[in-house]
Amino acid sequence: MGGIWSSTSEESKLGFEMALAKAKEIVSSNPVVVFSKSYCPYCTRVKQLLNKLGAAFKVVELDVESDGSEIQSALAEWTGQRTVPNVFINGKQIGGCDKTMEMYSSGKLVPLLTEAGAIASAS
Ligand SMILES: N[C@@H](CCC(=O)N[C@@H](CS)C(=O)NCC(=O)O)C(=O)O
Repeated sequence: MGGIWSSTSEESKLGFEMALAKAKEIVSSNPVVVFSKSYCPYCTRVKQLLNKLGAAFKVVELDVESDGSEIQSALAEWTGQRTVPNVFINGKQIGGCDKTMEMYSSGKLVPLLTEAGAIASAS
Protein backbone atom coordinates (compact mmCIF):
# COMPACT_ATOMS: atom_id res chain seq x y z
CA MET A 1 0.00 0.00 0.00
CA GLY A 2 1.45 3.35 -0.96
CA GLY A 3 1.56 6.61 0.91
CA ILE A 4 1.32 9.95 -0.80
CA TRP A 5 4.83 9.66 -2.23
CA SER A 6 4.42 6.33 -3.92
CA SER A 7 2.18 5.31 -6.77
CA THR A 8 1.08 1.89 -7.82
CA SER A 9 1.89 0.61 -11.28
CA GLU A 10 -1.82 1.01 -12.11
CA GLU A 11 -1.61 4.69 -11.21
CA SER A 12 1.55 5.14 -13.32
CA LYS A 13 -0.14 3.40 -16.22
CA LEU A 14 -3.17 5.66 -15.87
CA GLY A 15 -0.88 8.73 -15.81
CA PHE A 16 0.82 7.51 -18.96
CA GLU A 17 -2.47 6.82 -20.76
CA MET A 18 -3.82 10.24 -19.79
CA ALA A 19 -0.62 11.94 -20.99
CA LEU A 20 -0.76 10.04 -24.28
CA ALA A 21 -4.38 11.03 -24.80
CA LYS A 22 -3.52 14.64 -23.97
CA ALA A 23 -0.56 14.72 -26.38
CA LYS A 24 -2.72 13.25 -29.17
CA GLU A 25 -5.49 15.74 -28.46
CA ILE A 26 -3.05 18.68 -28.63
CA VAL A 27 -1.55 17.38 -31.88
CA SER A 28 -4.93 16.81 -33.52
CA SER A 29 -6.31 20.22 -32.55
CA ASN A 30 -3.33 22.39 -33.60
CA PRO A 31 -1.82 22.70 -37.10
CA VAL A 32 1.70 22.99 -35.66
CA VAL A 33 2.87 21.77 -32.25
CA VAL A 34 6.33 22.01 -30.71
CA PHE A 35 6.87 19.89 -27.60
CA SER A 36 9.74 21.77 -26.05
CA LYS A 37 11.71 22.53 -22.90
CA SER A 38 12.13 26.17 -22.01
CA TYR A 39 15.92 25.90 -21.54
CA CYS A 40 16.59 23.75 -24.61
CA PRO A 41 18.70 25.55 -27.27
CA TYR A 42 17.48 23.23 -30.05
CA CYS A 43 13.89 24.11 -29.11
CA THR A 44 14.77 27.80 -29.20
CA ARG A 45 16.15 27.41 -32.73
CA VAL A 46 12.95 25.76 -33.94
CA LYS A 47 10.70 28.32 -32.25
CA GLN A 48 12.82 31.15 -33.71
CA LEU A 49 12.55 29.67 -37.20
CA LEU A 50 8.77 29.28 -36.97
CA ASN A 51 8.47 32.85 -35.68
CA LYS A 52 10.69 34.10 -38.52
CA LEU A 53 8.41 32.34 -41.00
CA GLY A 54 5.37 33.93 -39.38
CA ALA A 55 3.89 30.55 -38.54
CA ALA A 56 1.25 30.09 -35.86
CA PHE A 57 2.22 27.26 -33.56
CA LYS A 58 1.39 25.75 -30.20
CA VAL A 59 4.25 25.25 -27.75
CA VAL A 60 4.12 22.79 -24.87
CA GLU A 61 7.04 23.37 -22.50
CA LEU A 62 7.48 19.97 -20.89
CA ASP A 63 9.67 21.32 -18.08
CA VAL A 64 6.91 23.75 -17.09
CA GLU A 65 3.83 21.50 -17.37
CA SER A 66 3.08 19.48 -14.23
CA ASP A 67 2.57 16.35 -16.34
CA GLY A 68 5.52 17.14 -18.65
CA SER A 69 7.52 14.02 -17.83
CA GLU A 70 4.49 11.78 -18.46
CA ILE A 71 3.91 13.57 -21.79
CA GLN A 72 7.59 13.08 -22.69
CA SER A 73 7.31 9.34 -21.98
CA ALA A 74 4.08 9.16 -23.97
CA LEU A 75 5.76 10.92 -26.92
CA ALA A 76 8.71 8.53 -26.71
CA GLU A 77 6.37 5.53 -26.91
CA TRP A 78 4.17 7.08 -29.62
CA THR A 79 6.83 8.56 -31.91
CA GLY A 80 10.00 6.73 -30.92
CA GLN A 81 11.56 10.09 -30.09
CA ARG A 82 12.27 11.05 -26.49
CA THR A 83 14.19 14.28 -27.12
CA VAL A 84 12.77 17.76 -27.52
CA PRO A 85 11.94 19.57 -29.68
CA ASN A 86 9.40 17.13 -31.04
CA VAL A 87 7.64 18.88 -33.91
CA PHE A 88 4.27 17.99 -35.44
CA ILE A 89 2.70 19.54 -38.53
CA ASN A 90 -0.83 18.72 -39.63
CA GLY A 91 -0.98 15.83 -37.18
CA LYS A 92 2.22 14.24 -38.51
CA GLN A 93 5.44 13.97 -36.58
CA ILE A 94 8.30 15.78 -38.30
CA GLY A 95 11.11 15.14 -35.82
CA GLY A 96 13.52 17.28 -33.85
CA CYS A 97 15.56 20.40 -34.56
CA ASP A 98 17.94 18.80 -37.08
CA LYS A 99 15.06 17.36 -39.09
CA THR A 100 13.07 20.61 -39.01
CA MET A 101 16.10 22.64 -40.16
CA GLU A 102 16.85 20.10 -42.88
CA MET A 103 13.26 20.33 -44.14
CA TYR A 104 13.54 24.11 -44.16
CA SER A 105 16.82 24.03 -46.11
CA SER A 106 15.43 21.60 -48.66
CA GLY A 107 12.37 23.80 -49.22
CA LYS A 108 9.88 21.32 -47.76
CA LEU A 109 8.96 23.09 -44.55
CA VAL A 110 7.22 26.22 -45.83
CA PRO A 111 4.83 24.32 -48.17
CA LEU A 112 3.96 21.98 -45.30
CA LEU A 113 3.26 24.92 -42.97
CA THR A 114 1.19 26.60 -45.67
CA GLU A 115 -0.78 23.44 -46.32
CA ALA A 116 -1.42 23.14 -42.59
CA GLY A 117 -2.80 26.69 -42.57
CA ALA A 118 -0.10 27.86 -40.17
CA ILE A 119 1.16 30.52 -42.58
CA ALA A 120 -0.86 32.53 -45.02
CA SER A 121 -0.12 31.61 -48.62
CA ALA A 122 1.43 34.33 -50.82
CA SER A 123 -1.42 34.46 -53.31
N1 LIG B 1 19.61 16.32 -32.35
C1 LIG B 1 18.44 16.65 -31.54
C2 LIG B 1 18.91 17.33 -30.27
C3 LIG B 1 17.81 17.48 -29.23
C4 LIG B 1 18.30 17.35 -27.81
O1 LIG B 1 19.40 16.83 -27.55
N2 LIG B 1 17.48 17.82 -26.88
C5 LIG B 1 17.76 17.66 -25.47
C6 LIG B 1 17.39 18.93 -24.69
S1 LIG B 1 18.41 20.33 -25.15
C7 LIG B 1 16.89 16.55 -24.88
O2 LIG B 1 15.77 16.35 -25.31
N3 LIG B 1 17.41 15.83 -23.86
C8 LIG B 1 16.67 14.81 -23.19
C9 LIG B 1 15.71 15.37 -22.20
O3 LIG B 1 15.63 16.59 -21.98
O4 LIG B 1 14.99 14.54 -21.59
C10 LIG B 1 17.51 17.53 -32.37
O5 LIG B 1 17.88 17.87 -33.48
O6 LIG B 1 16.40 17.84 -31.94
